[in-house]
This record gives sequence, C-alpha cells and structure tokens, in this order.
Amino acid sequence: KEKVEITKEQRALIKAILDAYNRHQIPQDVTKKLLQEQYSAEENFLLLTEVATSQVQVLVEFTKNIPGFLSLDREDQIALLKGSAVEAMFLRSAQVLSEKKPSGYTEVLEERIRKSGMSEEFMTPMFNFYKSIGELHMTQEEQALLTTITILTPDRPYVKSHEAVERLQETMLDVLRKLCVLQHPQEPQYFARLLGRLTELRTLHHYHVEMLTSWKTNDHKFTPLLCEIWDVQ
Ligand SMILES: Cc1cccc(C)c1Nc1c(-c2c(F)cccc2F)nc2cccc(C)n12
Repeated sequence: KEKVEITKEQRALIKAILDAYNRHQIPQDVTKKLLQEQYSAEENFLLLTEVATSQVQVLVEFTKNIPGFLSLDREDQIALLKGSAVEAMFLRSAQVLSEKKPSGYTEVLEERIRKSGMSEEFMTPMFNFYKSIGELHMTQEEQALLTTITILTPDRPYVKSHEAVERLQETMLDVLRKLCVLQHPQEPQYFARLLGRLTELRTLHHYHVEMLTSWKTNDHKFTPLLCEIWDVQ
C-alpha cells in the first residue's frame, strides 16, 4: 500500500487556497437583506440577483489568489472565469445551503430560491445537486480545492494555452487526491465521488443557460456584472 505524503509545497498551496476561499465571503449587508426583506417572487428574484452578483465578485477575488492563476495568459484568465463562474457558484451555494448555520440564513435562502419564479424542471436538479454535495460532508480544504479545480478546467471556450491550464489543474488534482486519501481513509472512492460532482456541474451549467434565457424572456433585470460574465444582452 503506497504511503501518501503531502509535501511542504503542497501544504503551502492548500493553506493559500483555503485562506483565499475563507477570506472571500458574501458581504453581511447582502445576507442581512435575505433575512429582512418581505417574500414575493419579484423581491426574491431581486435578492437572488444581488446574491449572484456578490458571488461573482467573491469568485473573481478568490480566483486571483489561486497560486499560478495570474501567471496565465490574461485572455485565458477571463475565459476561465466566464466559463467556470456558474459552476463555481453552484458549488459555493451548495456548500452554503448544506451548512446548517444557526443564522437561519440557509433556510431563508432555500425558501427564496423555491419562491423566485424559477421553473420546476431547473429547481429539481439544482436541489438534488445541493443534497448530493451536502451528503459528501466535504472539509473546507476539499471545498476550496474542488472549486479551484472547476475554475482551472482547460476545455472552456476560447482558452488558448490549454496545456498551461491543464498543468495547473493537475497540480491541484494531485493535492486533492492525497487529501481525500488522508482525510477519508475509510472511503477509498471518495476522490472519485468528488470528481463525479464536477460532471453533474456541467449539466447544471446547461440548465443555467436556459434559465437565463427564460428569465430574460420574462423581462427579469440582471446587473451589469451578471450580463458581462454570462454574455447576456
Ligand atoms: C444566488 C442564487 C442562488 C441559488 C439559486 C439561484 C437561481 C441564484 N440566483 C442566480 C443564479 C445562480 C447562482 F447565483 C448560484 C447558483 C445557481 C444559480 F442559478 N444565477 C443567476 C443569474 C441571474 C439572476 C439570478 C438571480 N441568478
């Protein structure tokens, strides 16, 4: 049985990514609003738009702190962010919703999502995903690394230096694989299960594109940042 060892460099990498992941949280004023504003489909959608916009800002700040990301070609950095944003946001909201925080924030967020006028065909797979993430009981390091691996997916549209991104992603995959072996010794398939969630994220990505279109058709307003990251007119 091979002895799994995390090197000094890999430990530093985990610390850098975890610090960045924990440093960038959704601002208090946004989460406070979620608890205060009244419930109507319009108000819920408005609040979710604010949360989504804030999640994009948090994601951009987190991504800039991924070791090696800023050394990538600048246009590739933009292509990776645009291509991975919704998947990283699904992961982040799944992690928020599966933490039973005493703030009651999770229940309120779930309630507002359910009553935001979103179509059932999108709601069901989304909440199934949230449940499947919750069941994994990922540690903070695993959550931060899985989000990093999603962002560093080489085959996003318009990425030019495929190999440079692949090398960076492989570095993160190696660290996550070792962490899973060390932190879940009783579950040899745990790492494979985490990667399986990334496949599920791709399906949700497609649903999200359709959801954006249907919201636009129903004349829902987005913020400039959401329009820019998802090329919405
Ligand atoms: C903040 C939030 C949390 C859970 C579910 C939803 C629907 C949202 N809100 C949105 C999402 C979105 C996201 F932010 C994270 C995960 C999946 C997502 F669909 N995308 C968009 C795009 C335009 C407007 C909104 C309101 N919106």
